[in-house]
Amino acid sequence: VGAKLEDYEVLGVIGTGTFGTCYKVKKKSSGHLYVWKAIKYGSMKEDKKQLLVSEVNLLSQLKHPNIVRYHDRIIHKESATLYIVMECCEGGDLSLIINKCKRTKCLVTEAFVWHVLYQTARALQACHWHHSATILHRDIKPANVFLDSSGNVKLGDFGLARVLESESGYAHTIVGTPYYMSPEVIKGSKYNRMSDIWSLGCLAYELCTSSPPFTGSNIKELARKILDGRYDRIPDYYSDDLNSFINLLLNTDQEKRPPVEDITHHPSLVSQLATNS
Ligand SMILES: CN(C)CCCNS(=O)(=O)c1cccc(Nc2nc(OCC3CCCCC3)c3[nH]cnc3n2)c1
Repeated sequence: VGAKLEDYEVLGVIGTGTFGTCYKVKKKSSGHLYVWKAIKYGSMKEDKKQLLVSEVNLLSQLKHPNIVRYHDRIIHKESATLYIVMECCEGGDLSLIINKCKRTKCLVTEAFVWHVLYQTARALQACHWHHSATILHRDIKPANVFLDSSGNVKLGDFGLARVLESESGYAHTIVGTPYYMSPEVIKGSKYNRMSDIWSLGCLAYELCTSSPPFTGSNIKELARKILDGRYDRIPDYYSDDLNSFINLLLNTDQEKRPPVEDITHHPSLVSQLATNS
């Protein structure tokens, strides 16, 4: 029997994204914490609704320790709202950590950067080699990478953003500044799995410096810097090992970037895991 809204107690609002509002909720029967994202589908055209259904189905198939787990969906016909219930990542998202470091001028530890690199790469590996379709994340950024209560990385918000972005009618005006846009996408190539690798490099760089590798006061300046591909070294506190690893991911030539399985087997990552465990 389908889940109902009254099966959950709403604890509060976490934030609002391109899709709508994200609430922290508690399942009354188990006391477990979840979040739900309320998506108004009333004004959606039929094709968009189909796309949303297929995205949610894809989401429900993604079961991996480093991917935010889909839990349930509730269709509330009266308000034409779809509630997607997912695991709540109580550690929040990486943008909270980056903003705190920016404010307090502190640096995250090198071990934490390797930890995020490894677990996010594992999540990407699961998507890139998903049995039914290659799922490209297309939106790896600090606000989409969460931590659970034990500090495990959880990659979130698959496809949804893409489906709903087009819905919000701003399909062409970019909602946020695309700091992580890859050179090949700027040059008009199709977004591909190596673009996810580029974004992973941007994420690691931003963790170390609290700023993306490429910034600009407008999209043209940002695009020029991304194509040029030059950026300052991460702070000296971080090893040459980590610095050269990030340089690998931020290679403007997508052929020269390591595929995701090379990342999870990269010697410096594996050795770091040994020291961290
Ligand atoms: C340790 N502290 C310093 C940090 C406490 C931090 N706790 S917190 O304040 O409730 C908190 C903060 C941010 C995230 C989460 N957990 C979370 N957020 C999601 O989406 C956030 C949403 C994404 C779109 C835009 C608006 C926000 C999820 N999606 C699936 N699972 C999710 N889990 C919890």
